Amino acid sequence: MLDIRQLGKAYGDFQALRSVTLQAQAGEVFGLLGANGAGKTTLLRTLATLLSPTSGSASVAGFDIVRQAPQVRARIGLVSGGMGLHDRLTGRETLRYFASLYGLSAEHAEERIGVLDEQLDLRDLLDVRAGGFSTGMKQKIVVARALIHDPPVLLLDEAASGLDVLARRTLLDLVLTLRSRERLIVYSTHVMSEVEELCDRLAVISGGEVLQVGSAAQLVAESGEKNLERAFFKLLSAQQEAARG
Ligand SMILES: Nc1ncnc2c1ncn2[C@@H]1O[C@H](COP(=O)(O)OP(=O)(O)OP(=O)(O)O)[C@@H](O)[C@H]1O
Repeated sequence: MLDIRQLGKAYGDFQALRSVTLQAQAGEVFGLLGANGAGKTTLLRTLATLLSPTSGSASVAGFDIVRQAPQVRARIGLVSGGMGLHDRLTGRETLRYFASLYGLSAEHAEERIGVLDEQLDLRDLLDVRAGGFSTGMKQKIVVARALIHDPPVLLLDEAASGLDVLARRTLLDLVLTLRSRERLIVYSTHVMSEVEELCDRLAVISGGEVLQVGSAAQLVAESGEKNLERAFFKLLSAQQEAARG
């Protein structure tokens, strides 16, 4: 479902991703765990075909991110960074608009809005203009928008940040529901508890490099530390020491 081979991305002289190789399957929540500036957003936006890789290759849902970008875009939902909601559109209008961009019939769009309303509890948002939404309400519509075409792959970039405890719970439960329906969810975060609860496997990323891949339990066991946070710091410290030579 996701096959990344020696993927690199440079911004000018700055190498933001260095030879990233990862594979993930349908029915899996795959975590990208990294501190600020690790390269998580760059990786997700490259997979989403918004950025061009400068080396290596990747395929998403069986399609190459460079040569088959339209096919990739049709099969992913992305939540990353700025929300880009039109203040004057209601939640329902936003969802209908994106459904039409994805080529859904009006009938199919209404059916999907109904499903997403159940999964994300959109009741209070569907008929209200986005200009009046709180951050959490906006994020719910942004997540619903990413799922309107029922994509097999969902790319979530720090999607729970800024959400209150209820909205966060709804989002995490939705991720688990999507996993049970054989979707692949790539979940980037720096929050250890989210990784521990959600992710079947994760990649620890730092300085654009994958330092380790495995389940949270494997990473903790291999590090000899008592929890994921300590295991994470140990990996980062080892990388920094190696860089110092
Ligand atoms: N357009 C750009 N031009 C130059 N450098 C960039 C650009 N975008 C990101 N970078 C740099 O690339 C590195 C990786 O950034 P990226 O946003 O992918 O990291 P991240 O892990 O998502 O971090 P955060 O959690 O802060 O979003 C950082 O050092 C960042 O400053």
